[in-house]
Amino acid sequence: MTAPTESRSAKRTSAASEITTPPPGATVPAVDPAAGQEYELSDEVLGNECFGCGPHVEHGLQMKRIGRDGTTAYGEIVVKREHQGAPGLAHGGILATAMDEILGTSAWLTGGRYVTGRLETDYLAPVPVGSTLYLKAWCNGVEGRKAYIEGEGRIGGPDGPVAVRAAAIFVRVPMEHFTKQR
Ligand SMILES: CCCCCCCCCCCCCCCC(=O)SCCNC(=O)CCNC(=O)[C@H](O)C(C)(C)COP(=O)(O)OP(=O)(O)OC[C@H]1O[C@@H](n2cnc3c(N)ncnc32)[C@H](O)[C@@H]1OP(=O)(O)O
Repeated sequence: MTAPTESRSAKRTSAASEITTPPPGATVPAVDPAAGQEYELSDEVLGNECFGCGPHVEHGLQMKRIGRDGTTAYGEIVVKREHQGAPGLAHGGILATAMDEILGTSAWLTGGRYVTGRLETDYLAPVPVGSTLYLKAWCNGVEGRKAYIEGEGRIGGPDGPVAVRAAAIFVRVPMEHFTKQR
């Protein structure tokens, strides 16, 4: 019998695939000044019905945006019973949603309105119901309409073990994107 070896995904230090890694020409932007101001008013910018961050959406994630440093965004969610997959543990789709929300925040801080084009997620440790997931996302580059964003969620504290990692391409869209389907 061969000794168990560390899984390939556990050895990876980034969730980014070839697709979500920025091309060589991509530039890392400074925070857009208007977006920086809007960040403080995010409930008003977004309305408050978002499953990810609406503060009054009963079974939503109610992600709190707790700060930013340039286009790096920080947030937190508390995993509730309604977010379970296996008994007592967060559902993977819920964790992906939390990552989508914090990565999207970083994309928006670069300026403009963005939607998720592709989201890749690595799950490294189970996240118990009742725990706080400490979220962080940063921009690796923007090329044309595409923002390449990466992030992680930690448990036990902002410097605790990484439980989930994600990488994404967000695509910049005009305002009509959000109104034309209604
Ligand atoms: C202001 C500050 C306030 C701060 C405080 C508020 C914070 C606020 C935070 C909000 C946080 C929200 C976080 C949740 C965000 C959602 O959940 S958004 C909802 C889920 N996503 C969607 O519904 C998107 C649905 N898809 C679409 O609408 C369209 O496919 C898209 C993505 C707009 C692209 O269509 P399109 O406009 O026709 O553009 P297209 O030419 O196809 O693609 C443009 C480029 O993107 C690339 N691309 C498109 N899709 C993909 C893909 N899947 N994979 C790879 N590349 C792709 C294309 O290859 C193309 O690349 P280039 O040719 O330019 O090199």
